Amino acid sequence: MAYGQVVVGPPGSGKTTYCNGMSQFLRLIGRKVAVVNLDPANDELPYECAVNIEELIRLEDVMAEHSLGPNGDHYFLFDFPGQVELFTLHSNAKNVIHVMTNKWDYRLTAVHLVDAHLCSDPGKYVSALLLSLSAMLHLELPHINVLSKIDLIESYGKLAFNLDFYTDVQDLSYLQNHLDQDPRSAKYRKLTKSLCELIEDYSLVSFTTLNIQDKESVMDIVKLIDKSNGYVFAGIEGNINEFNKIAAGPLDWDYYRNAAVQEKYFKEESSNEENDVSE
Ligand SMILES: Nc1nc2c(ncn2[C@@H]2O[C@H](COP(=O)(O)OP(=O)(O)OP(=O)(O)O)[C@@H](O)[C@H]2O)c(=O)[nH]1
Repeated sequence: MAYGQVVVGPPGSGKTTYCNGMSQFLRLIGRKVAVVNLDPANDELPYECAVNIEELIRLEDVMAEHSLGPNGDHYFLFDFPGQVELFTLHSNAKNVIHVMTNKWDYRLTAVHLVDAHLCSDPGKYVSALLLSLSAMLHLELPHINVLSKIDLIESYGKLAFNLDFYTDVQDLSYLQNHLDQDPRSAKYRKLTKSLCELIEDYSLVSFTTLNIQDKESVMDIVKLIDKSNGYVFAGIEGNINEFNKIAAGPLDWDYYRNAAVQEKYFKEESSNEENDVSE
């Protein structure tokens, strides 16, 4: 049995940087990591690949050559290309994942990265929600949606709501009200309303946040992923103290984690009091 992550997300959302940062972090805590580059366009890789699709003729040949077969004990990070249809529509990638999970007994979590700056535009945020929902429904894996580059969240403008509004996806009617004030989106009002209702009806999408350069932020994601794919229950090759600290370690309540992230990366300490949806 092997564990790992399927790292997906639109172009530029930070997948390769994530795989590089995550592999370094996991090696530091004693895991034997193999990164699999599935993006043929990744010509300059910051990480050392165990398997690179550029050199790949048949996946099985490479797996055999590098002793990365189903019985290997590596922790896998699959760096996907950014074409969203691969993880929201097409069956090819899903079939490969299906073989890994059902035939090879891999325990994988999909980590879907979305650039955090999309939150600064309500229309783009709705698109990010839809994309996340489609990926969840399509891949059928334990799934974690991540607002990546959280350190840059306000780089394209101030956010209308506090961070927990965007991470928890609790009540999108506030977003619709906000969209209604924008004349550009007025003609899509009904469509946007229906899309928001659809997302709320599924009640599946929420986000966690990540700054890949911040090791506490990476550690929080590792804890979530370890719980989602069952690594937390597995025999572990690293040292037991690290295991207790990382895999089995408690997570702060979302409320406190969001508040800490907001305090760190939002320009003002308590932004947008007039729009605070918790009031
Ligand atoms: N500030 C900041 N920048 C980041 C972070 N993660 C990624 N980046 C930057 O975002 C840009 C895109 O990152 P990539 O890792 O190339 O994104 P990708 O999803 O692999 O891109 P494609 O291969 O085109 O699909 C790079 O310039 C990274 O340095 C982060 O957490 N914070």
